[in-house]
Amino acid sequence: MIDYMLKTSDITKTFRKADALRNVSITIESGKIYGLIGSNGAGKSTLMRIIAGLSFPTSGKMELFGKESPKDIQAERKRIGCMIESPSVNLSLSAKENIRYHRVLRGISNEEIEDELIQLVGLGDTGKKQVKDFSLGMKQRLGIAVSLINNPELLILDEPINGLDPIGVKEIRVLLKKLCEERHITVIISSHNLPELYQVATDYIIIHDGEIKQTLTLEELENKCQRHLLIECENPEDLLVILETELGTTNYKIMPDKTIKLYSYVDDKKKVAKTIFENGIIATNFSVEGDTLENYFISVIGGEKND
Ligand SMILES: Nc1ncnc2c1ncn2[C@@H]1O[C@H](COP(=O)(O)OP(=O)(O)OP(=O)(O)O)[C@@H](O)[C@H]1O
Repeated sequence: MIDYMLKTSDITKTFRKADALRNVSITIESGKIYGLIGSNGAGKSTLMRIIAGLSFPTSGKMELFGKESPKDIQAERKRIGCMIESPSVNLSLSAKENIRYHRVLRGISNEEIEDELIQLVGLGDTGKKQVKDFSLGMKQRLGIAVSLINNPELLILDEPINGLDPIGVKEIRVLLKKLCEERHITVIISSHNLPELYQVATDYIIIHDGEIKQTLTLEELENKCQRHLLIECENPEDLLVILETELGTTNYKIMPDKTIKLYSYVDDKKKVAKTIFENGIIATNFSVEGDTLENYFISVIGGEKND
């Protein structure tokens, strides 16, 4: 059984001899919210446009909902909703009128969907207010409502949180979680800002200069970024006893290479060093590790670390 809805294999897109995407292979599993992170010009929009059928790859293959031929893939795209670049909304219309416009344009007869979508994205109390008087976050949520008109299973959102204040980002986060949990919609959301996207997504795909640099889950990201003391010694089992009995902590992890990550006492490493030394343990490596989300992102895309 296929447990993914989308798979790209070695997709390359070349514009005038320059590669916007190079051998991009990603797998999108259902029920997740994927954050596609990359700096300006990394290739995020190009990848999203190819998935949505607004552009075509120079080479490479794609599989969508189990279909591989271009004709079948095009038919399956009915199951995708997307907001690429700015939301397609008319500023002089109300939220409901905008939804109606797109509903009629697509030949959807169910009028109830208008109120249903407006409520869903939290714009139920905007009445006749014109979209030009909406905040940026409200406009983005309306754009998302428009992209939900065809009841998609996969939602593609290009930079919907770009420029939003923390409250606006939180509203989008709550909305996407709701779409994922209640409507079982899988989401791909792009951003150039990892800290801003943090916790909106359940999985992260880091793209740079047209190449996928890393894919990781939220848990893996948190592990990478959580500050800790990394301790390496000859007898890690003895060290654990000392951490528990002398320092009273079990807040550690034993890594496959037998190093210990200690999440307590990060700001009191002298005490740890002294205690373990006094108990006869010689540390061969003892350092503070972990990073801010921003520095981690920069380190993955190969830039200078700003310590
Ligand atoms: N139609 C086009 N013609 C020529 N070059 C293009 C075209 N579209 C994109 N590019 C180039 O492809 C590269 C990737 O662009 P893309 O818009 O996909 O990046 P992005 O990650 O979405 O960036 P941003 O965050 O700035 O939107 C860039 O170097 C861009 O200049």
